[in-house]
Amino acid sequence: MTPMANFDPFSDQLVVEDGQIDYSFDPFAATDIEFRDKEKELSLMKLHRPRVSLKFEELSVVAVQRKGFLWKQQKQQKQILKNISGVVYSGQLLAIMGPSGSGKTTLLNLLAGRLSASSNLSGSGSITINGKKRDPGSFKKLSAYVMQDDHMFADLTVEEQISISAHLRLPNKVSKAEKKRRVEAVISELGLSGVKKSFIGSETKRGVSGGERKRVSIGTELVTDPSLLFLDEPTSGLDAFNAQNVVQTLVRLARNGRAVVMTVHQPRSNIFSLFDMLLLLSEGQIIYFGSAKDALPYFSQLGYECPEHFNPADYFLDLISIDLRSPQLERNSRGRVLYLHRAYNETLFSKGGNMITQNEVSPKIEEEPNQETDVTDIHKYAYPYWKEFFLLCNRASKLLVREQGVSVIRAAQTMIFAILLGLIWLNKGRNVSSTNYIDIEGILFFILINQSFISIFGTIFTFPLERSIVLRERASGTYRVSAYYLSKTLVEIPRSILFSLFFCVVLYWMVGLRDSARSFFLFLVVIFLTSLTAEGIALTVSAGAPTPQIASAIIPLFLVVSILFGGFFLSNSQIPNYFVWLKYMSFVKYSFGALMHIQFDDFQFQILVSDCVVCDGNQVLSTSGTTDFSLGGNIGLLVTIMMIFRVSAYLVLRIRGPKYDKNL
Ligand SMILES: Nc1ncnc2c1ncn2[C@@H]1O[C@H](COP(=O)(O)OP(=O)(O)OP(=O)(O)O)[C@@H](O)[C@H]1O
Repeated sequence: MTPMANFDPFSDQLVVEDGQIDYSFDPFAATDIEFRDKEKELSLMKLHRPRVSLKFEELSVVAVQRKGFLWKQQKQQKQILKNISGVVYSGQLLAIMGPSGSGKTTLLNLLAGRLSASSNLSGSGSITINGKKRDPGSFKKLSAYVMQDDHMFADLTVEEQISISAHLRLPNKVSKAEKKRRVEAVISELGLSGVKKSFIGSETKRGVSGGERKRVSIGTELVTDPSLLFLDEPTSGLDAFNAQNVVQTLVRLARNGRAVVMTVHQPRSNIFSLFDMLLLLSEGQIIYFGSAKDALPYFSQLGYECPEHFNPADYFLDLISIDLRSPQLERNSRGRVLYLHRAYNETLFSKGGNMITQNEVSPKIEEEPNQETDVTDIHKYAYPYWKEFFLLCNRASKLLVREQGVSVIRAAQTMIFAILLGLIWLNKGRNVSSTNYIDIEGILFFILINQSFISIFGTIFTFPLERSIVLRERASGTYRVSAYYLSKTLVEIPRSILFSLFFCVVLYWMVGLRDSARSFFLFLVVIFLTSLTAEGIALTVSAGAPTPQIASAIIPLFLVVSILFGGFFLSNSQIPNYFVWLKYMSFVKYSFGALMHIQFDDFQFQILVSDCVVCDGNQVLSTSGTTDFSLGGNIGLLVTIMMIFRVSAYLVLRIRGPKYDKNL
């Protein structure tokens, strides 16, 4: 029988008849009860989720920093976290709070098994799940991490974003219908039903609101029905209404039998009141860990009484922040923090070192008591490669079709250049003579430079955002990088062919290059391969560079060297011996060589200066120094360089992927 329920306007909570507070009620979501009924009806979310206790003891993190220059370099250790202990159970929301730089994110990363293996940080201590040392593989499947930045594709709808995550991450044995039902349940559980068909959007494209966006981010992770949910500053950047809405959602997720751990900087009082457990950090040291509602009495016992009507979160932050405004204030605040830290340790000591038990702070949980499930035997999901590949192709093609802005701009840019260059060199190719054949060389070379620039800059400004989404998805084990990369490459090829076709059809015939179908199609192939190679260079550099700015500083190095040694500006005899190797690395050299062969191989034209001698295009080839390789040789080497860069981009993406310290 459903208990009678009344809404208490003062506490913003639903009080059920027996006097217990129903934490799962969300006063902001009018249809909350409807959602929960629907969830019950679907009975999806609680099917196989193990209940967990995440216990952490004596966690410390040290950063090794190098100071000084070269031989004067010294290693210094910086303690980022020191002896942090605590526990969180299914059903609870633990908030890690502290001033900026206190170590919240580092602690969250450590708990979530995401302390970067390649960083200068090293962690120690013990983390157990249901009393057992965690296994990195099963822990990854048991937990989910929602990063602070919501990097998602702006052109996907809310439903598509959550659905693709479900299809990629749920085991193959889960039926399509079941996955669909789970997506629906997640959308309902997060209160996103009203916006499920809306685009996610971005800073430049209007989409869902900030709070909804954050919930989509949570939903993307929630589809695997994790027992543990970690969130880094889920309320940052949100207005008060959306921030509260998100935290209420987290409380509801916890009440459905999950353990939720979040970092938060300075929550409003109504958000603070939603936390079950609180861990206060200052300068990497623990100041308080326990029930959030007991924090005020605890500090008042120590002589720090929070003034009436004052936000407890603000008060705690004031207490534990180091005030750097003057040496005196700094000394005072450091003294206070030290006192509070020691007082906490003594309290713990007086309790016999025992950490809070589940019963001391247990909120109402909607499931049976925690069964200490053995979670180390959860298997990794088996995703068939082809399935991942087709799902990613599907997403990539949807995005390609919807990214109309980028495609339209690139198409317009291609056409404008083709017409502009066509008008400048109108019919030049139709009157080749001994006095102007050199112009044709210049035209061919310029066409290659133009194509290379368009392709490189088209990639360098769009790929970094995509890369950050891919890194996030890979960190959650969503798919293999090879499946992603192959799908992206295959889906983008038709568009590249189309752009090359537009360009060549207009320019080739306006300029009047060699009048044969074979020459035209070979010309098209070379232009297309040049674009693919230039894109490959941009992808490799963007995949490896930490920022788009660094990528755009490195790219010209490749491009300028390739152009310089491309065979037009420097003849073979002008290249110093010690730089000869550079000409073989220049993709432009092979593209240019191929275009010259297409245009001049066995081509006959008149030499005007001598008396009507018929001249052979092969002579032009030998004087221009483009006879190092035949047409086939140039195309073959261009394909080889293109493949080298395309494969390098994949390898760099793979190597630069997230790797975490698996010791704890
Ligand atoms: N890899 C690192 N090397 C050196 N110092 C680091 C490293 N990572 C973090 N730190 C330092 O450790 C301290 C804690 O960082 P952390 O990001 O965990 O703090 P935070 O409480 O999350 O801060 P914020 O609220 O500003 O995000 C900071 O002083 C930071 O500069």
